[in-house]
Amino acid sequence: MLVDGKEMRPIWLDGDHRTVKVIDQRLLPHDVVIMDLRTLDEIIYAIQEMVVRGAPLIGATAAYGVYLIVLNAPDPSVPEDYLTAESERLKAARPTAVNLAWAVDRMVPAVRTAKTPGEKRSAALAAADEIIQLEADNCRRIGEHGVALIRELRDRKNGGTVNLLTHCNAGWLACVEYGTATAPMYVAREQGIDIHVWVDETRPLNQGARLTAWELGKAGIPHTVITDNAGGHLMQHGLVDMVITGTDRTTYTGDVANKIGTYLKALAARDNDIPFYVALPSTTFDWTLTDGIREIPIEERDPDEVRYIQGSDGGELRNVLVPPKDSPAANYAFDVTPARLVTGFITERGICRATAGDIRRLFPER
Ligand SMILES: CSC[C@H]1O[C@H](OP(=O)(O)O)[C@H](O)[C@@H]1O
Repeated sequence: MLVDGKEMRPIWLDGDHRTVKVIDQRLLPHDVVIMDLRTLDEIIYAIQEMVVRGAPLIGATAAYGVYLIVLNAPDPSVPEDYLTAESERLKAARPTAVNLAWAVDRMVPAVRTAKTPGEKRSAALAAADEIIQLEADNCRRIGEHGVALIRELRDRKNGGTVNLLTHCNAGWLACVEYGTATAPMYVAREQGIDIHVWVDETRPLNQGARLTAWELGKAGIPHTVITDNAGGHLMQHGLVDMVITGTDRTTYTGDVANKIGTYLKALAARDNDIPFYVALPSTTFDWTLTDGIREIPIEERDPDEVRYIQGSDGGELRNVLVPPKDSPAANYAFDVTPARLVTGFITERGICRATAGDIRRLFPER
């Protein structure tokens, strides 16, 4: 995506074909720092510490992780037990985003079937590049399909500005290009449709205030950062026309795991008859689960992410303690919105209702 006139992606492979370069998203929006990843351990670190985050980007990073497993294998023939052990270690980096396992499970067979060490390296690199391009293409298509919803709202408002609300960051920083929830916003901007975006700050790590606000600002899209608890009030006062979020894992029955707080937004949207859409590539559907609330693993992260907050005083990035130093904290990173609260899904193949039947209409091969 264009940032200050420069094409940027959150991840790319250096020309040396040995170094994976990523934007360290922990430091945005105040610093743009690129981190070099050359080993599987560094890839796992980047995923666990949220240097990179967002389901499609986690998948893309994991794809390059398998490539580095092959590149750095002590035995260039990449023995099966080594490949299995290392790829399982990678899959365990974070539990909720299904793209992680999807990407690893797509990469490993490509390595297995290649014969010589050179062929294994080439097959892994080709498969990783394919995954990255697939995610970029999927997100563009999500935008092209989703913009119709925004255009419809614009027409209903006789050309007035469409007010959207989003939670967390499901932007290009969470993917490769365009993002998922933001893809229809970027395409609307390209098509000259006036939008404004309410951006939930998204505690505790403020992906909205830090990342979505940075993305939209760089794209020249009007937006307002709000507290996580302001959305219901805005909806009650007719200031939200549609909610669009991303997801980390969605069951084929339509239950949506997404950043903590999404469920509460969906409840408020339903109570105010406001459309609540979830944008996702098919790589984020979990085709094996039917009951999201009971079956989707919810990551619990370090309570210090709740107790401390990071910001800039115009100079250095600092972490400051908020509650009393001896107050315990709980840090559930995701929640699950049941399908009954989801108006529909925006996918790379089009828009569908949040039912198994309508999802399968778009993905009959599943
Ligand atoms: C397009 S996936 C974005 C998704 O990922 C975020 O979680 P995290 O920042 O912890 O990786 C959040 O749930 C976003 O909606």
